[in-house]
Amino acid sequence: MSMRVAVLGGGAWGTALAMQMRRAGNAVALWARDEATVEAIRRRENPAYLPGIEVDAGIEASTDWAATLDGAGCVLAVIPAQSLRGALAKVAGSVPADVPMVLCAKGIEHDSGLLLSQVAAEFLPNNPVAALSGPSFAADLANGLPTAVVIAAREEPMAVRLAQAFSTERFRCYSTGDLVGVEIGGALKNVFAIAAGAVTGAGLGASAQAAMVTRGFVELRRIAQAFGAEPETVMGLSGLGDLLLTCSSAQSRNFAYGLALGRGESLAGRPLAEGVATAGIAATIAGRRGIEAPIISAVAAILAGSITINEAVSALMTRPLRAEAG
Ligand SMILES: NC(=O)c1ccc[n+]([C@@H]2O[C@H](COP(=O)([O-])OP(=O)(O)OC[C@H]3O[C@@H](n4cnc5c(N)ncnc54)[C@H](O)[C@@H]3O)[C@@H](O)[C@H]2O)c1
Ligand SMILES: O=P(O)(O)OC[C@H](O)CO
Repeated sequence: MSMRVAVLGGGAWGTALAMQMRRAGNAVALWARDEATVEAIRRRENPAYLPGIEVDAGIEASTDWAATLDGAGCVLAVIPAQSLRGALAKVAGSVPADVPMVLCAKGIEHDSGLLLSQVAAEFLPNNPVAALSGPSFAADLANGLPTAVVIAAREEPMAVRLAQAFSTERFRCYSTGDLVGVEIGGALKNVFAIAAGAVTGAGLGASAQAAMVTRGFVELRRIAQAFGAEPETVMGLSGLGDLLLTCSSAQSRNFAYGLALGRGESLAGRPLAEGVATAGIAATIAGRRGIEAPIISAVAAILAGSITINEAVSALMTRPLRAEAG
C-alpha cells in the first residue's frame, strides 16, 4: 500500500524518515519551518542536521504546511517533544480528517507531564494517533544501515497497516497496540542515556555504567507499569532496545550531553538532547505516583544544578539495601 506521507520537521530524524518513506515507495512531502532547510533538501542535502549524507530524490520540501499536508494519507510529526504543541497549534487545521498522526519524537511534555499522544489528541481529536520509536540513529537510517522500530497505535490494525507501508528490507517495522508503553520507553531512555554518558564522562567505570543502566531499566519498567504498559513492550525495541543503543554510544546526543556533563565541559549550544527536558517532569511524575525512581531523580537534580555527580553517586550507593526484584 503506497500513499502520500507528509513529514513535519526537517531535522535529522525528519529528513531520514522522509528518505525511508520514499524508499518504501510512498510519495513524500516534507515541511520545514526554515527556507534554508527546504532549499538544502531540494539540493538533496541537509548539512545542518545530516552532514555528508546525500538526501534521496523525490522529496517535495516546503515551508508551506498546508501544501505539505494536502492529500496526505498519513502525517509523521518529527518535531522535538517540547515544540510539538506549538507546531500542532499552527498546522492542525490543515491535517486531513481521519488521517493517522504518527508521533516520532521521544519525550514527555515538560510543562504538563502529558505524553505526546495526549498533546496530539488535544489538537486532533478525530485523527488516530500512532507512535514510531525504537533504536535508530537518523544517520544510520539515512545511510541505509539496517534498523528496526516499532509502530504503536491503540487500534492495532492501524499500526499493522503503517508498519507495512513504511517497511523495507533495511527498515523493519514491528507493530503493537501498546501506545503508552512505546511512548514511555522512547521518552525515558533519553534520561538514562544522559546518566550513562555522565558516568562515562566522570570516569566512574564500565561496572558502574552497567549497574546504572540495569537499575535504570527497573525504573523504566516501574513507570511504564504504572501507566498500564505491557511488560513485553518494555522488553522490546522502544524499551530495552533503545536503552541499549543510546546508553552505549556517543553517537547519541543524549549520551554525548551526559558525557560533557560528566567531564565538566560547557553544555551551551549543544545539539538537541530530549532527556534534559524529560528528566525533571519524569522525576515529578514518579514522585506524584509514589514510584521509586532514584536515578531519574538524580539526573533531574544534577541537571537542575542542585547536586553534583559525585553527590548523586554517593546518595545512590548508600540507599537502604533491598532485594533486587520488585
Ligand atoms: N536524530 C535521531 O537519530 C532520532 C532518532 C529517533 C528519534 N528522534 C527523535 O526525533 C525528534 C526530532 O529529533 P531530530 O533528530 O530530528 O532533531 P533535530 O535537532 O535534528 O531537528 C529538529 C527539527 O525540528 C525543527 N523544529 C524545532 N522546533 C520547531 C517548531 N517549533 N516548529 C517547527 N519545527 C521545529 C528544527 O528546525 C529542526 O528542523 C526528537 O524527539 C528525537 O528524540 C531522533
Ligand atoms: O541522539 P539521541 O540521543 O536523540 O538518540 C536518537 C535515537 O532516539 C536513538 O534511537
